[in-house]
Amino acid sequence: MDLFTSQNQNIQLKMPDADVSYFPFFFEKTEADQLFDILKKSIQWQQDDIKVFGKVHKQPRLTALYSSNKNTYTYSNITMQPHVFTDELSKIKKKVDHISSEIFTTCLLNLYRDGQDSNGWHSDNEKELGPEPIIASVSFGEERWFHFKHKTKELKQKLLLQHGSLLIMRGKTQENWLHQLPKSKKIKNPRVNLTFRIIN
Ligand SMILES: O=C(O)CCC(=O)C(=O)O
Ligand SMILES: [Fe+2]
Repeated sequence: MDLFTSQNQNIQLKMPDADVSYFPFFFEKTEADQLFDILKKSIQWQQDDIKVFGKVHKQPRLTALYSSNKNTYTYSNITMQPHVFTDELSKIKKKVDHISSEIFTTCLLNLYRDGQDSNGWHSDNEKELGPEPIIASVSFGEERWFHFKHKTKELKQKLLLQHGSLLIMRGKTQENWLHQLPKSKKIKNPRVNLTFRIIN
């Protein structure tokens, strides 16, 4: 497979009431390695408190918000103020915009320090994102399982998010499905995830 076809290899997930596509080789290995290193070091990572059933906990991962506008993003009672896109983030955004034919404004980043860090069941359906949110999710570093669960039917799906991959969720995916990134005892290494969103 040459570089072009490999980069654009697109797998459509078999998920009713959803539109999810996966590009396993979106970045080639050397570029993915470089971006992973730079992002771990240069992003202004923060760890927020979240309230679960009235009790305050530290969020089980680090996060950061970057944007081309000044719009904030509120989820789980946290309101994040965006930083200005770095050169690397702008470069990644350009490639994601191109393949998806979208113009993303905002990137919510997650740093999972090891298998003890996670992201619980949710859908990205905040009102800032509009009615059929488009989310483009780029992964670097340790491979982690990503789970989907239908909200009303007995349906599940999972995939391993590889180093340098891209996952795009569109249409009614957030309306009909939840997703999570579970903990894993075996994993000792970090993973960086970038979720591009449109907040106008
Ligand atoms: O880390 C991931 O792959 C998923 C992140 C996610 O679902 C989110 O930030 O909304
Ligand atoms: Fe999400």
